[in-house]
Amino acid sequence: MSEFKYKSSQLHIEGVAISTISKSIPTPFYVYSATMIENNFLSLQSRLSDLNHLICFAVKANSNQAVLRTLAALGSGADVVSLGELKRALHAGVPPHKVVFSGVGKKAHEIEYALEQGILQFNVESVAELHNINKVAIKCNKSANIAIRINPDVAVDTHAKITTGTAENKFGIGYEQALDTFVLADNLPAITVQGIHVHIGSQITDVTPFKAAFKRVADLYKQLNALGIDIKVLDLGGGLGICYDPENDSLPDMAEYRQIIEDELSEFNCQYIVEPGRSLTADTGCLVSEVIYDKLGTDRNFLIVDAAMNDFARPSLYDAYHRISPVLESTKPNKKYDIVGPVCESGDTFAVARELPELESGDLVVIQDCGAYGAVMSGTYNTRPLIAEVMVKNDAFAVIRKRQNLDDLINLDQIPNWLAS
Ligand SMILES: Cc1ncc(COP(=O)(O)O)c(C=O)c1O
Ligand SMILES: N[C@@H](CCCC[NH3+])C(=O)O
Repeated sequence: MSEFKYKSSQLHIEGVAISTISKSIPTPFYVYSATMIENNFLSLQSRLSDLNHLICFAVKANSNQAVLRTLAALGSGADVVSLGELKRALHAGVPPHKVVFSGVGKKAHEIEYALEQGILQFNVESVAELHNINKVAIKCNKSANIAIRINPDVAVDTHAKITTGTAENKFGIGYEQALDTFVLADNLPAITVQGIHVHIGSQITDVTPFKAAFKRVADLYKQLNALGIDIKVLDLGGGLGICYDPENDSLPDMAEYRQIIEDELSEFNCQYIVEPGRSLTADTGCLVSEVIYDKLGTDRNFLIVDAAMNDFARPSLYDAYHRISPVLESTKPNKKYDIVGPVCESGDTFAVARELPELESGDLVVIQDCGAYGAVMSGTYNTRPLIAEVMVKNDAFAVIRKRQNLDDLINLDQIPNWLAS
């Protein structure tokens, strides 16, 4: 968190005061620290340094071109789940041979485009998808490199909506069916089997479930090896969490994570892929918002801010905790506030009964740790345009996505000429 600090009573990101940015960019907006993104990447890279590894950033966490370019420049690959994400990654400079394509519903045109670009591998999630990739590859006169994503049926201690590795989740192929699926894949004419993929969930802070999952990968590797199916790549997914709430959360033990990989998988001479999203960008960004009104009641005090659930969905979707801080350091007495947005839903709430120094109309606050699953999950509910994104590096800042023009948003609709005039 070292890049977010109060200096002269003003909250800074790197060398730039947030209030300086807000003078030229209307709130709400996201702001990211390029240096923190770089540091997060380099720290993971050094943790894995003596393993033959490739970090494929999970583009779903933050797909801004400037963020992707920052990571690509350090050598990052990309884990994508749609044609759009694939195009974004390539456009930002990620080479195709560092791209893995995950996701349960890849369509033929997406597969075709990825094949033509020459991506590193498709992470296959079902038998039906396997046949479809084979069909498209035959049509394109190519061979598709694939890994099969297994569902190891391992539970993790995270929000139910972001656990992915248990039998009830839609992801991957059940462990019991995995061997047969690999054999099937190996016999398809336009498929080259190269890897095993596993991803058990997101915001994982206790790394022990990785051990059970990787054990299953190791067992499968051995069975495949005995059948002469050559596995060169072990894609271990993402999922490492961050500390959103210093009073209640801990950071994952990265030494232990690394040791689990070593203990369970190092006997195989494979390339390891990891697909971190949140752990590379979440703590590098915040959402800056202005207090529109305070509304002091007998039961509750509300702070109505100009960001809302359409801009940042995590609190309303997952009841996620995010720290909220005033931009101007304050010595005023604390008050308990419900911090809410202007959208017409009671779920449009960023925090309940949060203690903050007294704030009033015009004051700025930041919602912290919004650099992953923030802007990417925003929408235009209540006809609110998508907000700007800003990047800071040292003493410089730049808009890296312009706020959506409200008129453009309205003009997307068309009124058919057969409607009553
Ligand atoms: C296949 C896959 N890889 C990587 C990720 C990134 O996860 P995280 O942001 O938790 O690192 C996800 C999201 O859960 C995923 O589904
Ligand atoms: N959107 C989720 C993470 C999803 C991970 C992708 N499988 C979050 O904000 O926590």
